[in-house]
Amino acid sequence: MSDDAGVDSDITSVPVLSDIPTPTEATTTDTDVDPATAPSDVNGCVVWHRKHLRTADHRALADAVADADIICPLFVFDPTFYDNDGLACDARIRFLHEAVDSLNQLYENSPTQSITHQASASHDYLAEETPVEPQQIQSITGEYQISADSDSGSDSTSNTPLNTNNSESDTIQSSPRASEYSSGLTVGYGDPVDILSHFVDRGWSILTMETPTSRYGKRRDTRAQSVCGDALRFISGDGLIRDAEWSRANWKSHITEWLAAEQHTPEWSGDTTQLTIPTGITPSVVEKTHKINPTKKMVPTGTHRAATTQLRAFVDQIGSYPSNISAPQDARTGTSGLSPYFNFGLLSIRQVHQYVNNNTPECRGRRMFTSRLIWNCHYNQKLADWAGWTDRAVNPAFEEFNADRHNPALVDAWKHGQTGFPMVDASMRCLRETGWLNFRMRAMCVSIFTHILQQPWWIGADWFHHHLIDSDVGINYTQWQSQAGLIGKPSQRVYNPRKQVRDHDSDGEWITKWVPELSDLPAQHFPRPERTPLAVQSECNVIIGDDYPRPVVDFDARRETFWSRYERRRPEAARELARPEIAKRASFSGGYDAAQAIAQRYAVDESDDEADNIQLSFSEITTIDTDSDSTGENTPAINELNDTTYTVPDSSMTLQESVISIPTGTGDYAGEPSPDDREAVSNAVDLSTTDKTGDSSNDNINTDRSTETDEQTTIEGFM
Ligand SMILES: Cc1cc2nc3c(=O)[nH]c(=O)nc-3n(C[C@H](O)[C@H](O)[C@H](O)COP(=O)(O)OP(=O)(O)OC[C@H]3O[C@@H](n4cnc5c(N)ncnc54)[C@H](O)[C@@H]3O)c2cc1C
Repeated sequence: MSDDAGVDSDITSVPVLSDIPTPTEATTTDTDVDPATAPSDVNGCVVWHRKHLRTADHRALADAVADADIICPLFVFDPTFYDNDGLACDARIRFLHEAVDSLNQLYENSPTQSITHQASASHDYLAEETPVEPQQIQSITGEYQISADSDSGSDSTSNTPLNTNNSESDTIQSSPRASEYSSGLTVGYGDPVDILSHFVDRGWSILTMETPTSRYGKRRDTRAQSVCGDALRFISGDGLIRDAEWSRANWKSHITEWLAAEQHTPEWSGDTTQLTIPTGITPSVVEKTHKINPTKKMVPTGTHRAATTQLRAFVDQIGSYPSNISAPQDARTGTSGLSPYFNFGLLSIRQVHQYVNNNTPECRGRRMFTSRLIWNCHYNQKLADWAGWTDRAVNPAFEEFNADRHNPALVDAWKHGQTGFPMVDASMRCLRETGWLNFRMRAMCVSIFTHILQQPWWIGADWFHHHLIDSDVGINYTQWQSQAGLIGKPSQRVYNPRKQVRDHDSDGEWITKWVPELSDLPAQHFPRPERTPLAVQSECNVIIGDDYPRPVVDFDARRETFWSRYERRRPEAARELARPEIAKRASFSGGYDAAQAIAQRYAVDESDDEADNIQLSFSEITTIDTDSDSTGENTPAINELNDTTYTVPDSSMTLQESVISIPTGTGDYAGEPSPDDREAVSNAVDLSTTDKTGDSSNDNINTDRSTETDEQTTIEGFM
């Protein structure tokens, strides 16, 4: 690891958080006072940071500062998120670690009285010869120090919200990574529930921001609540509706008001006291222990300074945002690039919403951008409404869709950018190498995976989740299900990667950046390299089938198969949406009414023998395409000739075997055994051993539903 020079210890040789002082002990500075007889009504509050790694617009922190006598900001490194148990690539872990370092600096600079509880026994611990398991808790004796002058003159504005008048007020200086946190964050390592319960046992209460979560995170939060009881409070401070029978009643006006409302700003005063318990655990130590070694390139830096710099640079070019959104090479610098900062909460959606509204002229770019900030909330609301998005199809009619078609070779071709569709391959390689793609390319890759390769959606969603630096469970999985068509909306689109080349990379700049083996092929052949005349292939020395794969499936035939299979399930899907339980899960912005409208229109009576044969016309499908782009771009793809040659990878597995081996999407089998960047980047699959038997799953239904639209644009369009 390049940036941990000088850090000799790892987690097997430093103390973990233990021997926590009671709030009274922590505030008893007079050495003559016996802590045992000191007043016991000191109100101490731990602010447990998980994802909201900031100090501005942070409701839990603001409440703690307002109500407690002493606060203890805490972050816990949970080993579950590392090694083979974890689902994040090393680059995302590094981003998180940078953010924790940066948060520590914010707290070091907060205008508070700072108390340090010294872990004085750490050196004994270091002297131990036997390696100690990370979970082992060491008992240490503490001594307390108060630095009277620590009301932080150095950067007293560092905890203010983003200044909406565009002055330099909120950034912190980045500095070398700390070897120990001594006056900022308290950092633990281990099961967060254990550590929280130690604090509770010592008389602390705990506040944390509620975060939509699923799988392990959901179980952890439930466990923490049951172990800590009333001492732990999850606070909703992100604008999402919780604990309501129908979260979507008046959701739009609620979220609009919330975004405009005053931020949750901690009202620091000279009286605020902040406790830090140095534990020797820092991101550098964790990285060393878990051998974190990111290989991705072009990854943003996870600091608050970088976040605000990025925001300000984007605001200067917001006018050109609409024209930069679709083409992947333009989007790389033309969209905000803020998604990882939102995901880990270095900036809140509301901070950015207000900053942009206050610092840019009213224009289309501003409207489009701020509506996307609402999409962030919209998709996260879906996960808050139903935690099952990561594991099950939201509409039961599509449960296990494509499971019987699982073909590991096709999955590998997609993951490693070897499908023979240049736009898809460039995107998948870019994802693996940089951890980012623009919306359109993400959606296209989902469509190819689920509609054309016809593979189980959760494998692809987990792959995205692993590689995306910005992977937000609340958006990634809900978007996957939405793009795959598992909600049962009448609007469904299948992206045509050839059209994407013509529309967004006609000169091949993007494709050749990520698929360099096509560099010498004339650009007019990029939509369909396999159709390049043999003479041209020889002349430019790019032989399709040798240097670059032929399409692994027949796109047009697969598209027809998809529509046919999909429409057979649609009436049932519509009927499911009539059930309140399913409508709640789907969490349409229009609430139950929207779900019922679909049900009434598309749920054909089950007793109708013809029901399964009904196919809607193209115009019917697009009539209530609530996700369509404001440009009205709902254009059928250009009518293209059928493929004459195509290949299907040879899977030596029988169907039965491959179904049994489908990764479950959770736990150890989550999509992939949590591949590390190092393997992922170097591990391009070899598809040279393909057979040429054709696609046996072609049902030959003759329909034309090759819709090509952009994403939804207005909040009214949410579904
Ligand atoms: C299959 C799929 C998976 C996705 N997974 C994620 C994810 O894990 N995390 C994530 O932040 N975005 C995700 N998106 C949405 C979108 O692609 C990214 O938000 C965007 O590309 C991030 O770049 P940006 O910050 O420059 O976006 P900008 O265009 O600058 O948008 C600003 C912000 O608005 C929000 N936003 C933009 N588009 C969307 C959208 N379609 N849905 C919800 N919020 C949106 C994001 O918070 C984004 O940072 C996904 C989209 C698809 C199709």
